[in-house]
Amino acid sequence: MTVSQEKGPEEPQMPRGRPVEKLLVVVMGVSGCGKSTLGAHIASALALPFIDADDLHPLENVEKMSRGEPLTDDDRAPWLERVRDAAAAAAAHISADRASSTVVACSALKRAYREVLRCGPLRAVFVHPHGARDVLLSRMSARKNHFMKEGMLDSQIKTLEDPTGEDDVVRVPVEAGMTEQVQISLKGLEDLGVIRRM
Ligand SMILES: Nc1ncnc2c1ncn2[C@@H]1O[C@H](COP(=O)(O)OP(=O)(O)OP(=O)(O)O)[C@@H](O)[C@H]1O
Ligand SMILES: O=C(O)[C@H](O)[C@@H](O)[C@H](O)[C@H](O)CO
Repeated sequence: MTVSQEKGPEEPQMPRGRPVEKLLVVVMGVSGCGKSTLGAHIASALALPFIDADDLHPLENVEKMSRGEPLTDDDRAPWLERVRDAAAAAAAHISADRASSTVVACSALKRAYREVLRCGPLRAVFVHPHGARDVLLSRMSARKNHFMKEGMLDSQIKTLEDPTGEDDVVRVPVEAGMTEQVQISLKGLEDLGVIRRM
C-alpha cells in the first residue's frame, strides 16, 4: 500500500514523532478496523519501517481465511513468532541506536498472542482501532479483491479479547478520520512515554 505524503489545502498537518526506546508498535484489531492503513501512517509519522503481518501468513492460513474458516491458535502460533522476529530484524536493520523500532499491523486478537509479541527484544505497545460492527462491516464490504470477506467479521469480533486494562495500549476510535487517528495514536504513545513529539 502507498501512503501519500501530499496534503490537501484544508487537511491538518500530520503529527510527527520519534521513539525514545526500541519499540514494536502493533496496530491491532479485527479485520477491517483499519490497522494496515493506520499502521502505515504511524510508521510514516515516526519514520519507521512498516510490516503488514498479513504478508507473513503462510499460504495455508490465507487459503483457510479465504474459504471463510477462522484460524485456530495453532494456525496463528508460528505466524506470531514470525511477525515478532521480522519486526526485530527490521528495527535492527535501520540502526543500532536505542530508538530503532518497527510498526506492524497485526490482528493480535487474544491476550496470549499479544504476550508472544511482548516477549521479543522490542517493547511492544499496542494501538487499537476500535468501533461499531456496522462501520467495520461497511468498510469490509467496500473493499475489493481482499481475501478476507465480511462473513468473517463476527468470528473476528468473537475471538477478540479487548486489550483495555493491559499495559501499553492506546485506543483509537475507528470512526475518526486518518489524520485524527494518527494524532490520537501519537498522543497516546507520548503519554506512555515511549515517543517524543517533534
Ligand atoms: N479512518 C478511516 N476512515 C475511513 N476509511 C478507513 C479508515 N481507515 C481505514 N479505512 C478503510 O477501511 C478499509 C479497511 O482498512 P484496512 O484494510 O486498513 O483494515 P485492516 O484492519 O488492515 O483490515 P484487514 O486486517 O482485514 O486487512 C480500507 O478500505 C481502508 O481504506
Ligand atoms: O488473526 C487473524 O485471524 C488474522 O490475522 C486476520 O485478522 C486477518 O489476517 C486480517 O484481519 C486480514 O483480514
